[in-house]
Order: sequence, then structure tokens, then C-alpha cells
Amino acid sequence: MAEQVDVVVIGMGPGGEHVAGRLAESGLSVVGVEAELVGGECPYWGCVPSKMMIRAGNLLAEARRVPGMAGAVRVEPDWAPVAGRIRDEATDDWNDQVAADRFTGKGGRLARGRGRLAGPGRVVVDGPGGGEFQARLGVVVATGTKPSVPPVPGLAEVPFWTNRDVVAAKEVPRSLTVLGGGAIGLELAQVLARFGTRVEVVEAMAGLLPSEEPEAGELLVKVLRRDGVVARTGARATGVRHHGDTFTVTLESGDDVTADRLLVATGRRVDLTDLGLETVGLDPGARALPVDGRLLAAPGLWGVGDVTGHGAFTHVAMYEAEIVVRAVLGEPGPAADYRALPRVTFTDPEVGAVGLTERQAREKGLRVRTGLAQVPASTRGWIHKAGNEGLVKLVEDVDRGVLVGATTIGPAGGEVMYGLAVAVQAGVPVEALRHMIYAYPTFHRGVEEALADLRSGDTPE
Ligand SMILES: Cc1cc2nc3c(=O)[nH]c(=O)nc-3n(C[C@H](O)[C@H](O)[C@H](O)COP(=O)(O)OP(=O)(O)OC[C@H]3O[C@@H](n4cnc5c(N)ncnc54)[C@H](O)[C@@H]3O)c2cc1C
Ligand SMILES: NC(=O)c1ccc[n+]([C@@H]2O[C@H](COP(=O)([O-])OP(=O)(O)OC[C@H]3O[C@@H](n4cnc5c(N)ncnc54)[C@H](O)[C@@H]3O)[C@@H](O)[C@H]2O)c1
Repeated sequence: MAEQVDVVVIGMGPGGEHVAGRLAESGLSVVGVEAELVGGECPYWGCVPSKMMIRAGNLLAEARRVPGMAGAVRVEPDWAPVAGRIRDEATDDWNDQVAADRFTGKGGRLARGRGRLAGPGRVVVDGPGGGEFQARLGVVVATGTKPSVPPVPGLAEVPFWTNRDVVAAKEVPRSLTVLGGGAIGLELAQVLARFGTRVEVVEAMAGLLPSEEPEAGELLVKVLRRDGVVARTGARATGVRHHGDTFTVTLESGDDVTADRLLVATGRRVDLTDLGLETVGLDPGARALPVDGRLLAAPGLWGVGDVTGHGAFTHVAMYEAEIVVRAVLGEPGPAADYRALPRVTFTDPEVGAVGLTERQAREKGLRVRTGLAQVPASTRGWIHKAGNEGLVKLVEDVDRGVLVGATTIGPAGGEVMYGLAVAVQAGVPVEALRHMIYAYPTFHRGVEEALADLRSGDTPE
């Protein structure tokens, strides 16, 4: 006999935990099903520990910028406090009791185990907290993603690292090859290089961070080189071997890239295969859970977070979670709107981005103008001097006279992006943005310069 409850949430990462917690707080009987740790990838192996690592790497980099600016320092990197913080402050040594208690403290019930659908509203949990539940109001699938491992010959047979191994490392490796020059690969490559690891990044596409503006990838190649990171772009791996303590990645060019460790950071994939989706008429072979603007995948079945394929970011998971909370509670509110989806890659300089890149805007058929401003040429960038690399790039839909995308790279690139996210989301006219006051001397004054460049910039096509 299945136990009757109001809602079952499968997967208690940032998305699932938010939905389950909010619904439990509102008085519903909610079962949260989790196969690993309550909190998901972000606090234990993703955002939080990686940003602690980045904070440490950035401190070293700032200290190294002292000569010529503020005197002399001796910098001796030590990974021990970073590994210690990750264990003690971020992950409780990968123990989720605090998160589990937070959920049950809101009135939720945690079922530890692997959940799968067994028909509309029905969820079977295999594991220590197992059982069968029938949800009166609905089921929420928030099962996240796994590392995507490309079919490079030999790769599956070698003991490569994923983000989880880097986060858990008690010592940094002497050398590291990073397969994939996206967000994970670059953030981790830069940190480890700053702690003394010899790092090479192998990126198959023509530039680093290929989903962002090409200017971002070009700039990152230069700044990473200064950290000692070799970035090989347009580099296709044709084979991987592991002999003794050495990983060898052979490239199409014939070059071999060798290192003590190999990190695979070639994207994340949604795995719907074992979720019983066929029992509710959905395709378990789909690339992502197909949901509508209210995150509904089927009657009484919602999707939240990475699994929906709208952007593998914690803020997307939380945003979608809130929409599902409203839907389940029958509260009014807008449908999901991804026009101003913000991204921040926390390299130094940070790469902030929102909305469409120039290429995406042109592919949508928009008439586009772009404006560019260089951070080192701005007053604040010039004052900042060491570590001042960056730029602001704006993408305007000429016919509507509004920004549809922006990229803000610089020492506070992620923060500078926020104002532009508001402009994209609210469709603030470019004309109005031009007649605002931008505080002097901030990094965000680069926005004003990039707006001026729009006026004098590319001729509309
Ligand atoms: C190294 C790294 C750094 C990152 N940095 C950032 C960042 O700075 N900013 C940012 O916004 N995002 C970042 N991300 C992405 C972010 O971690 C994810 O977008 C976020 O965790 C997605 O949340 P989610 O709830 O959709 O899924 P997840 O966090 O993946 O959680 C899904 C949960 O579901 C559980 N689960 C799966 N299947 C089942 C099942 N059948 N039954 C029960 N439980 C199941 C899993 O065990 C997991 O706990 C980073 C990711 C990585 C890997
Ligand atoms: N700061 C953040 O918000 C942050 C940080 C880390 C991760 N994330 C999230 O996690 C997701 C996954 O990160 P990721 O870096 O693994 O994925 P990604 O999709 O951002 O980058 C993967 C990179 O690997 C490259 N690649 C794919 N196959 C390859 C191959 N065979 N050889 C060489 N290169 C190959 C791709 O061209 C791409 O540049 C991100 O897209 C992002 O949504 C966010």
C-alpha cells in the first residue's frame, strides 16, 4: 500500500530542497527523496567549495600584485587551509545532517534512497528510507546532472578526476590536464595554477568559454597564461592513456599532453533513464525533462533545476523552484522567463554575462549593434593597475532600442553585470541608460562608455 502524502520531491539539491522546504513550511505533507546528500552538488562538490578555493587563489594573486604597487611580500601557497575550510566550513566532511535537519525542522520528511516514478503521482524509493508514496498534489523531479564524459578512446578506462575529486583533494597535484575550457575547467585550472600546479587546458572549440562572447575567451587565454596555464583551443583529443603516474592525452595535431592528473570538465548531462518517466508517458531518453513555462512536464509532475536544461546554475534551480511552489499552492505569478539569465564565471577577472551573446542575437534574426569598452582604459581600471584586465560588451536590439545581452569582465565583473541584468529584464531603453548618472570612478562606468560606443559603433545591418 502506498502512503498518501501531498507532494514528493525527487532530488534534494538546491532546487528540490527549496521546493520541498517551502511547501513543508506552508503546511503540506512533503516527502523529500535524496540518494546522496541533502543540498546536492552545489554545497558539497560545486559552487561553494569551488568558490572557497577561488577566494584562496585570488588572495595569492593579489599578494603577488603587491610588488610595484605597495611594497614587498613573500607568498607561500599552502593548500591545507583550503582543504580544511572545505571540510570544516563548507561540507561538514560531506555530512548533510545540518541540511537534513533544516528540512525536517520545516516539517518535511526525508526519505533517503533513489526515487523513481511508478505511475502518475506514485513514487517508489529504493534505499534505507524506502517506501512507496502516492502524492495528492504532485511530484517534483529535481535530480540535477552528472559529469558528461566524451567518447574519447581510452578515456573511460582511466582514473580521471571530476569536480568531486578536485574539491576533495587534500593536496594539489604537481601537474594537471583539464579536458574542457568551460566554467568548471577554467575556474579550477586557475586556482590550482595559483597554488603551484602546472596546468594545461584542452578545449575542443575555437576559444575558451565558447558559450560566451569570443572576447571573453580571448581575454582569458591571456590572463591564464600569466598564471602559468597553457590553454590549447581548437584541440581535439583523439586518445587517452594512463601509465604509472602519468596521464597522456593525444591531440588530433599529434601532440601529447601529459600530467599527473586528468580533470574531465566537458559539461554536465541530464540522466532520465532510471526515473520511471515511461510510467507517466514521458521519454526517458530525452536530453532534459521537457517542461512548459510553469515547469510542468505532465499533469501533476513538475521539473526544477539542472534537469530542465534551462541552464545548469543554482540560481536557475532556485528561480524555477519558486515558480513550482506557487503552482503547487495555486498562487498566481508569472511563468518562467529566461531572457535575462545571468551567468558568472568566477575566474580572475570574473566573467559576468546576461541574456544573449552577439552571435545568439544575430541567429535570432535581430538587427544588432554592439558596444565595447576596455576596463584598463577606464579611470578605475587605470587606477587599479595590476589585475585590471576586463571589458564591457553590450548587445542592442536596434529595432526595439533595448539591450538584449551584455558581458562584463573585470575585477568585479559578476557584480557589474547586475545593473545590465535589470536593463535586459526590464527592457530599459538604451536612450534612458545613456542619460543616467554612473558613479565615478567605478568599474561600472565602463557601461556608460560601452553605451557611447553603441552610438558610434557598428552600423546596423
Ligand atoms: C564545480 C562546480 C561549480 C559550480 N559553480 C556554480 C556557481 O558558482 N554558481 C552556480 O549558479 N552554479 C554552479 N554550479 C552548478 C550548480 O551546482 C548546479 O546548477 C546546481 O547544483 C543544480 O541544482 P539542482 O537542484 O538542479 O541539482 P543538483 O545539485 O545536482 O541536485 C540533484 C540531487 O538529486 C539527487 N538525485 C538524483 N537522482 C535521484 C534519484 N533518482 N532519487 C533521489 N535523489 C536523486 C542527487 O543525489 C542530488 O543530490 C557548479 C557546478 C559544479 C559542478
Ligand atoms: N560559476 C558558475 O556559475 C559555474 C561554475 C562551474 C560550473 N557551472 C555550471 O556547470 C556547467 C558545467 O560546467 P562545465 O565547465 O563542465 O561545462 P561547460 O559546458 O561550461 O564547458 C564544457 C567545455 O568542454 C568543452 N568540451 C566538450 N567536449 C570536449 C572534448 N571532447 N575535448 C575538449 N573539450 C571539450 C566544451 O566545448 C566546453 O567548452 C556549466 O555549464 C555551468 O552551467 C557554473
